[in-house]
Amino acid sequence: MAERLSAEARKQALGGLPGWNEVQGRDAIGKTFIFKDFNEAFGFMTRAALAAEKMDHHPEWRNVYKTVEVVLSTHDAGGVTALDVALARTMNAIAG
Ligand SMILES: C[C@H](O)[C@H](O)[C@H]1CNC2=NC(N)=NC(=O)C2=N1
Repeated sequence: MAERLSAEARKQALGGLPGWNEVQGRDAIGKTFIFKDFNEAFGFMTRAALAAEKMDHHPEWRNVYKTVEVVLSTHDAGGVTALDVALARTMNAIAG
């Protein structure tokens, strides 16, 4: 199983992940993606969902119109692991 990252390692990983921040009050990282319209937002979610399923690592997320709020945490580990960092990087690549 993936291990929780130390606060130090988490900060370092966030340095290479534009737009991603620590979530206040829990061990998780988050990003708010804002697209041109709903079509772009849902297209992103569709591609990200397929990538997440392939990785067997799934996001917590909420969509309102063209905004997608994403929170990543490894539930099995109770915090942020390398799996969250990998999914965050994949989501950034998908969003372009
Ligand atoms: C059995 C299955 O591999 C696990 O439940 C996976 C599925 N997706 C997951 N996604 C996330 N974000 N955290 C997990 O701990 C997790 N566990």
